[in-house]
Amino acid sequence: MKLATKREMNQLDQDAMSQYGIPSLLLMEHAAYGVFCYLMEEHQGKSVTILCGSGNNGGDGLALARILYSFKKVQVQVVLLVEEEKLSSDGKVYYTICEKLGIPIYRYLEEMELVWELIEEAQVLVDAIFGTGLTRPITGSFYKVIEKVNASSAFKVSVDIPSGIHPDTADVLGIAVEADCTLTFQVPKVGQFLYPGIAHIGTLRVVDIGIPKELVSKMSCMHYAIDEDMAKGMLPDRPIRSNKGTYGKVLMIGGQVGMGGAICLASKAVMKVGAGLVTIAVPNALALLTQQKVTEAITLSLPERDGHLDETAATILKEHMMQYSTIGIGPGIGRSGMIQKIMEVVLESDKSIVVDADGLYALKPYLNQLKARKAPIIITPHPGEMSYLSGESIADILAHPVESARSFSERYGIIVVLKIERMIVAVPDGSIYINSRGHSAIAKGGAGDVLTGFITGLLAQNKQPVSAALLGCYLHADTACSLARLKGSYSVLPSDLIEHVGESFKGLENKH
Ligand SMILES: NC(=O)C1=CN([C@@H]2O[C@H](COP(=O)(O)OP(=O)(O)OC[C@H]3O[C@@H](n4cnc5c(N)ncnc54)[C@H](O)[C@@H]3O)[C@@H](O)[C@H]2O)[C@@H](O)CC1
Ligand SMILES: [K+]
Repeated sequence: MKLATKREMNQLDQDAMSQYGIPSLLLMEHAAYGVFCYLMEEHQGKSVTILCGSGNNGGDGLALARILYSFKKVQVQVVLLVEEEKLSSDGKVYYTICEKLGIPIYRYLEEMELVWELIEEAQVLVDAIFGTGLTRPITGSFYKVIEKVNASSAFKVSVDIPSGIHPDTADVLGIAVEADCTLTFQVPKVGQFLYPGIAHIGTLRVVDIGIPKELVSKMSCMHYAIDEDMAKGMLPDRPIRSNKGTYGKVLMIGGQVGMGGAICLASKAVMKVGAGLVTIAVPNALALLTQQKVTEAITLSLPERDGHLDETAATILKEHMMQYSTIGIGPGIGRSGMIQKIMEVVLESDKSIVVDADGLYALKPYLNQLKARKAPIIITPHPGEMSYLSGESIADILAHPVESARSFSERYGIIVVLKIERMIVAVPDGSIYINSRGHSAIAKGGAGDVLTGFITGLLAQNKQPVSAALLGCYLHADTACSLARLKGSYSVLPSDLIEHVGESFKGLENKH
């Protein structure tokens, strides 16, 4: 699903007006009608208090007041937070109509005490204070109003975006409405899919305001939500006339003594998403464990020193490498200096590669060579690993995860899967994909290894590495959400994701 920035959304509105002659007033009317339909569906019989700011978001609120009053005789009142002269030109049109209809309009600047009471006692509060036009931190009277709104027990509906949330970055500018439901217009905004914005949105609904479909599909954008529709389109083919060789030969390299679980989890996950053949390359001491834990895989037992893969393992791997289509490297591999030699051999190959965990530490010295490599590389760092790779602080990465992943991906020409609450996939052409789901149930050691396995297994079957990364993220989060619904938020294990990913796959197959 496409996600719009403020600039892209403004352009879309402009194109609808200039290319199709659709007046802005008509778009506003449709926007208000969409909110009206929602209120009739979910909150019929309740009185509605609409808080209006000066821009077109406030105009939407005034248009809504007219519809509620004229069509359903709903008890509706408007709270105007600015002087009427400051309203946008479309807002003024609806203001005049509301006034002539006799809809109660309270002016915050003149009747502050009364407005506090209205907010406190409201059944449904509609937040039409600021939309995508918010340009600076909220202060003064607007701040006080939003504080009161958040303290009210009313059901809160935000028009387009909760007032105070930046539509592009999801930052809270000073303060933001904590909505129970947000009705966004035509295309969801990037800031509705990132933290801290997400925490203010409540349920998100998209309202069609009549911008022609052709314009929406032509709209150029750089941000997308990873959702069910997208995942459906990325399922690898599984023709009847096929064999295990059809679905890729994967080499998984990892493990050190005391950390054998990670590579087993990752390798099992590779098979569970449909890869044809898996070989697990581990230090000798782990060979028996991997054979017992991942029955379907082949084990390649390699020389070790002090519990880690020895650098002589690199020569053996080099001899074996030709047989495989895809390599996953990193889970549990450790940070011994010897791993760098193995990484060098892996990078010299012409295979598609997924690098995770400690593998990322071994990758760092080779970053500048990655752009020259023909076969794709996907890395799956968490913020700590990203910080080691990029030199940015973890706090900066968490504050600007999209920019952090995007700049790293562009700089080194690799696909970055940044593991935060809602995973972000950055592609070297600058595109950003944000997972539309995520669950704290799998905030546990091992969940990252499973993701690496999912992505590597899909990469072995998919021609498109971006699709493998996106589908891997979707399956991981979708399975986690389904399991959390069944088992609650505490007891889901990363290995449960492997066990149950088939259900998520099946859900996609059925709708294919
Ligand atoms: N044709 C269009 O462009 C459409 C726009 N629509 C609505 O219009 C909204 C965007 O409208 P606008 O661009 O007018 O922007 P807003 O309605 O979000 O508000 C902008 C106004 O708020 C002021 N402002 C910004 N930050 C402030 C702050 N921190 N403190 C005090 N004042 C501040 C600005 O100076 C400006 O007057 C959308 O979110 C949507 O709700 C819809 O009606 C659909 C059609
Ligand atoms: K709003």
